[in-house]
Amino acid sequence: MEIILIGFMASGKTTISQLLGQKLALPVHDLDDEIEARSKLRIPQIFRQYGEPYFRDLEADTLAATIHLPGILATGGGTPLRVRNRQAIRASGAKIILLQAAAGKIYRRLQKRSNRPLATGLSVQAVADLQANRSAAYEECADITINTGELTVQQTIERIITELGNLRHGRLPEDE
Ligand SMILES: Nc1ncnc2c1ncn2[C@@H]1O[C@H](COP(=O)(O)OP(=O)(O)O)[C@@H](O)[C@H]1O
Ligand SMILES: O=C(O)C1=C[C@@H](OP(=O)(O)O)[C@@H](O)[C@H](O)C1
Ligand SMILES: [Mg+2]
Repeated sequence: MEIILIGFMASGKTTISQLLGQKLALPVHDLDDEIEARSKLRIPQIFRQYGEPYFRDLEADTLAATIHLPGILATGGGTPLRVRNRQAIRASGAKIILLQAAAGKIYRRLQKRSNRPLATGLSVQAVADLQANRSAAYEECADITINTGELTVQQTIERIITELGNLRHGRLPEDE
C-alpha cells in the first residue's frame, strides 16, 4: 500500500479512503470489505456466530494478505491493537494516516445505522474510555494525524494532501 488509514470507529477511514483514491487515482481496499469477501460473512454475523477473537484472527490474516497490494487501505478501528498488525503496518513502507475526532463527535457519527457490533449501545463515556485504551496503539503507527472533528469530508481530503506533501518535502507543521 502507498497509504494506510487508521483510527477509531467512525473517524472516517472508509469514507476518506474512497475519496482519496479518486483524487490520487489509486485503488482502494477496505479491510472490513476484504474480510467479508474472504469469509463470505457480514461483520456482525462473524462477531455473533464466532466471537471477537475469531474476527481478530481473520482481520490479521486479511491484513497480511492485502498489505502488499498497491493503493490505499482503510483498516478497521481495531486493526492496530495487535502488535503483529502494528509491525506489519509500520513495515509496509506506506504513509500511515491517523484520523481522530472527539468522543462526542464519534458518538454522533455512530448513531447512524452501521455494520459495527462493538458500537451498539455505547455511551459517550464508553466511547471516550475505548478511545483512551486504543490511542497509544494508533499513535505508535501514525506518520500524520488529522483531527476530522471540525472538518468537512472535503476539508479532510485537502488536509491529507497537504500533509502528504509536507512529509515528502521533509517539512514540519511548525514550518508553515
Ligand atoms: N471530516 C470528516 N472526515 C471523515 N468522515 C466524516 C467527516 N465529517 C463527517 N464524517 C462522517 O463520519 C462517518 C465516518 O464513517 P466511516 O467512513 O465509515 O468511518 P470508519 O471507516 O472510520 O469507521 C461518515 O458518515 C462520514 O460522512
Ligand atoms: O473498532 C473496532 O474494533 C471495529 C471497527 C470496525 O471498522 P470501522 O472502524 O471501519 O468501523 C470493524 O472492523 C469491526 O466492527 C471492529
Ligand atoms: Mg470503516
